[in-house]
Amino acid sequence: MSDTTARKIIKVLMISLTLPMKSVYPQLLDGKALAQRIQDQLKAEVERLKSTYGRPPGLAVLMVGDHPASAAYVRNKERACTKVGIASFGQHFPADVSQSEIEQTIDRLNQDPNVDGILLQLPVPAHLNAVYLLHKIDPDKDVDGLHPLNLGRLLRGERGLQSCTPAGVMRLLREYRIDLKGKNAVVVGRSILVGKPIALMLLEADATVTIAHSRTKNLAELTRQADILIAAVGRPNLITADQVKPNAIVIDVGINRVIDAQGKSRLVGDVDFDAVREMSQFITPVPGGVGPMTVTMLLQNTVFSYTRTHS
Ligand SMILES: Nc1nc2c(c(=O)[nH]1)N[C@@H](CN(C=O)c1ccc(C(=O)N[C@@H](CCC(=O)O)C(=O)O)cc1)CN2
Ligand SMILES: [Mg+2]
Repeated sequence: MSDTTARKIIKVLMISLTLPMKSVYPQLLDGKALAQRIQDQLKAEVERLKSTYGRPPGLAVLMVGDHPASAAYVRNKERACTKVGIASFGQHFPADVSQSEIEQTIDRLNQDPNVDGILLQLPVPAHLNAVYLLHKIDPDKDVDGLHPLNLGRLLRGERGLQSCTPAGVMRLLREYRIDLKGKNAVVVGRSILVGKPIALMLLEADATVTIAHSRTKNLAELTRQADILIAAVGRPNLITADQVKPNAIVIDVGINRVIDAQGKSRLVGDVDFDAVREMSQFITPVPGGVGPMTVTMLLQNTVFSYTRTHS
């Protein structure tokens, strides 16, 4: 048998072995496992920084009111800080706190040399001007990447602090060596926290990007053309299997608490996971996909902000 014939036979065998595997068992983009690995690395880095410079990196999470989901996210963030050795300077305000009291706290934290990162947990009660509060945070301590200067840097493709959820998505795509060059990426959702920044990041990675939103006509027509589909709306089952291109890469940023058929509370994304996983190439689960990466990117941004002031 010639070399060429042998190579052809091997190729046919490989294709017949991998094709059914791919469609029945799409690969999960395991954010939980990757987040754990990055946190282990950050822990070692934080120890080194602490012994070199005499203090750990510090993060201040500001939370207003008692929204149960927000309280759980803040607890997650503080727990993750403790795990990697970052000091927490969080502050919890009552729901009726005044705008000026939070502004004064931000001013104080901006000046505090032990604090490298400041974030305002969103949403805040309606009587507060969240945009103005975000503007108040020192851009060098803006570990959520929501200050106009950091968003402007992102727009220009400059290095800077970047929003945690989109940065986490990009890190996941990189980890699984997903090539974005020239690929059609469709982002469903246009929030400042996820939709807009992720679109800019994908563009920077040479993808061809479309942003869809609640007013988009013929959404399914667009999503069916997506090699990379990002769902970031916050609506359970928004993306169904008939809206997804076979072998697409599906990133589910949604976090929705629903009551299942057994009457149990359950966390789901924006994607009909069971149906879509059958025909996608890669998909993120909820929970265990993008969520854990969000918290990990926050820790990474805090360490980045610390190292910038010590270099
Ligand atoms: N200032 C900010 N506010 C909000 C952000 C943000 O990035 N900055 N994002 C969301 C909430 N969020 C972080 O704040 C967040 C949500 C979910 C997770 C997460 O780890 N989810 C887990 C499941 C957790 C569970 O069981 O409830 C997962 O998906 O596996 C982390 C962070 C809105 N506000
Ligand atoms: Mg998740």
